Amino acid sequence: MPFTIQDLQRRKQAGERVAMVTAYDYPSALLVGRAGIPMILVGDSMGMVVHGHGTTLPVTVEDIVRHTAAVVRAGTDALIVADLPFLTYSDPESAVAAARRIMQDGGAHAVKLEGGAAVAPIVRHLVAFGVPVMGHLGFTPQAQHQIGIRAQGKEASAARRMLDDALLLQEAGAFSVVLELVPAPLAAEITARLGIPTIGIGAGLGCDGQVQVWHDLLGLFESKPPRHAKPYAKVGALIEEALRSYREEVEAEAFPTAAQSVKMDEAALAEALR
Ligand SMILES: Nc1nc(=O)c2c([nH]1)NC[C@@H]1CN(c3ccc(C(=O)N[C@@H](CCC(=O)O)C(=O)O)cc3)CN21
Ligand SMILES: CC(C)C(=O)C(=O)O
Ligand SMILES: [Mg+2]
Repeated sequence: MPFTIQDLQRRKQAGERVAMVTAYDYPSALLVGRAGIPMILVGDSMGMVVHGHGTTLPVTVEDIVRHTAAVVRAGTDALIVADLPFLTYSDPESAVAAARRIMQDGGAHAVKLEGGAAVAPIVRHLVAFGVPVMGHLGFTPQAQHQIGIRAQGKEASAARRMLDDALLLQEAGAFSVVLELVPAPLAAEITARLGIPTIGIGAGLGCDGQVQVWHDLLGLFESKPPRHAKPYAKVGALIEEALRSYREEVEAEAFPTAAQSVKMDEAALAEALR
């Protein structure tokens, strides 16, 4: 059964947590589905972890559409949310155009955008036309050159503003809000005051759900993951070891063996070479 926005809402009411993870392609989405994770984020983090950029800023609607379509083809029951890229939702018409491509061409079920009071009218506009919107407060990576890479809401005024922003997003019709790098007690308080579910990343146990980036969760990089991440496996090391074994077997003429080779009748070859 597909996991819906209504199911997410019911989870909050029941006090049941929700796990969300990013995925950017077909095979990873298949695995997410098999693991029973109910929500996938096709994040603009793809710019960093898939395309090798230093920030999320270069990611385009085209990028999100292509990766979302691959994720959708896995046919999971997950609710698929995709990020609206940097500067694609600065006015209502642009936001509609970007959401249209991501939902119609990509097949996403919902979009996510970063910001508070300034984007509330955009959220309201999208929601009015049937686009489910997830908000994103706290550390908003698209604004990293403005705010730095750091936790947000640590001072009283910033904490107050974040709570107000969360309420504004809810009032504008957002179905959920991501809280990134937010002090745990503040994230818990926002979660308690909102009717809609919060999804935390580096925001403590008090959120209604958690989201993690695929590569961080699986230990796909040898370099250390962000502080908010927990590697549940060392997949990067596993892949490196497999690649090393492959190279060594090729160099030692131990691969391929008969099992990976095509046989031919010796007489046929002899005749061909006569
Ligand atoms: N691999 C990866 N994981 C992510 O969670 C992630 C991305 N990439 N790219 C897009 C955004 C950017 N995010 C980031 C990027 C860096 C830090 C970081 O450097 N954090 C500091 C701690 C900052 C603090 O707590 O004040 C760290 O030391 O890890 C955090 C979130 C979250 N998203
Ligand atoms: C870190 C999550 C919330 C995100 O926005 C992304 O992966 O792009
Ligand atoms: Mg993002």
